[in-house]
Amino acid sequence: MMHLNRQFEHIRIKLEVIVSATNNFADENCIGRGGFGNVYKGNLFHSSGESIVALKRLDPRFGQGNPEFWKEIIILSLYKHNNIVSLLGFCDEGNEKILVYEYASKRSLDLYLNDDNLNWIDRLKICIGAAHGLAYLHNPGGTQQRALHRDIKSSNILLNENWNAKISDLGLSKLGPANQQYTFLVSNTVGTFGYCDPLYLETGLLTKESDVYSFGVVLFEVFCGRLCTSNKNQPLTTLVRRYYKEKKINEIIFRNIKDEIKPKSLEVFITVAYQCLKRKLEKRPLMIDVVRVLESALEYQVSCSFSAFSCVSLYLNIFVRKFKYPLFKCISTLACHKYFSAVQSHTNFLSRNQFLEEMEPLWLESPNTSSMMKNNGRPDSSTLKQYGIDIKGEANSYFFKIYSGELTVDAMIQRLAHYKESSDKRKQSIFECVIANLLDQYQFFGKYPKKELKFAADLYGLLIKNKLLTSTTLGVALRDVLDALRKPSNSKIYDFGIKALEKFLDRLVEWPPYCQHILKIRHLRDTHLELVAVIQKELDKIPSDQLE
Ligand SMILES: Nc1ncnc2c1ncn2[C@@H]1O[C@H](COP(=O)(O)OP(=O)(O)OP(=O)(O)O)[C@@H](O)[C@H]1O
Repeated sequence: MMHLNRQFEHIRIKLEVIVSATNNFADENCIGRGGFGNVYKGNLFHSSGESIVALKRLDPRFGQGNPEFWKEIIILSLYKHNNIVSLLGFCDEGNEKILVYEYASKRSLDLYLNDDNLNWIDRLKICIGAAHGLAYLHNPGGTQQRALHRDIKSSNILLNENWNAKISDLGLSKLGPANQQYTFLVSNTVGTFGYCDPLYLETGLLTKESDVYSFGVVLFEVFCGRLCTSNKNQPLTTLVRRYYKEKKINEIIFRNIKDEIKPKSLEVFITVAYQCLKRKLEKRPLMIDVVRVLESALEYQVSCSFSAFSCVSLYLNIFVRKFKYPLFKCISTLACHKYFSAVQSHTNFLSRNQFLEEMEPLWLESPNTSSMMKNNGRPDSSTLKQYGIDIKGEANSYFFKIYSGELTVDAMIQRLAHYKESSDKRKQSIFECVIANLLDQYQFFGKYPKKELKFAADLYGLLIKNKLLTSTTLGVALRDVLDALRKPSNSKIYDFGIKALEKFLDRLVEWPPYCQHILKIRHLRDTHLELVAVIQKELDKIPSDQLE
């Protein structure tokens, strides 16, 4: 264990920090209990601020110990993906073994299966997210070995604020055997009732198809709105098989989604979910195929009722004619691409290229903006014009993903940091295009919906915080934030300014005159006295001869 301790020293967290984060493991902080022990919510203070985290405290009475603890750390440091929960650190001090994870604010999927507010589209998105995570584990690329998940079940699918699904509990089980086909770490105690591959129970051989089986059970839980274990006399899989064979599957759809599911979406979903439950391993689909089919179920749900024409006109009407802000034009165009590809498989209405050609002017035109020089250094539509349609498409797809909850702002920032430093010219162009697009949008923020504006504020703030802007674009971004803060305190744009500013408070010390300008904004004192105090504190650190 000594060498493991050394290898993971960089993510070790002191017990005293954890005790203070969880209020000494207070009952109010306890949010769940699983096979490892209690799970706590905590507020962890670290060098770059504070984060809300989830902490699992090993309780040896639950049957797990050192090997499982280290296995979880090793696996989670190897497998990193947007749909796999991140391990932030661990504590191994005295008798305490604690794992610290990113906090999934909506907790786990099992809590929402029969939630009336979770509609079919949200349910599909959750399934798609989890399927992506599992597909990655089965085929992580590079030199990494495939990993099996010992225990796919809805309580191991966590949900963040945007309902993005994250698979958890990869290693918290006993070490298991490896077979000839795959080298992996699995449990020899698998078999959570209801989810377990029957073939595993017969043969003792655990394969990635066993994961696929368990995932199929989760898909039916989502579809039927109940846990597979909720009725011991009637296991969900038995029920599903019977109704499927009798062609009566409609009768077991969760009541609140019954009316909204489009027949084609239902058909593809049920087909793939049922294939996952096939007895023969070779008849079960690969996770990558499950992802593809679930995505098409989503596309059918959102697009099937539109013809290509009505789809285009609907989006253009909503986003272009009504709101008139260019990024949304791009996004709407992108959305049209997506919807169009689903529609196209049914009609030969317009070829994809014809469609793109027709949309091209929308990507490029931005009637309200002028040239970069006239625009005080702000990149604008003419800057954007220099990028090819594929660069713009990819740049805009990130906004689309953020707004649709597929990508977190933090993940986007990480990607941008990577693109900025990349020697690949294409990646650099995408980076520049994203920044140009975002800054170009400031003039339209007043028209942004609340959620999208919050994302934009986070992006602004984190780009500044993480030093991802050049001197010109940094100047523009700082000016925008200041300008927003000067707006009336009940305006949306003021909120934008506050949210962005909160992200880069620790850099303010670099710009004393900027702080002074902010402190001159009177209404800031009325609404955010604590921010004013922080900024004043930063200013106080600067020797007076360096101030204006
Ligand atoms: N990172 C997290 N963020 C938010 N909530 C979490 C997190 N991890 C776990 N939880 C909550 O704590 C509960 C217990 O989690 P845990 O993973 O320990 O057990 P489990 O998955 O329910 O059972 P088992 O350990 O037997 O697989 C979860 O169901 C979930 O609601």
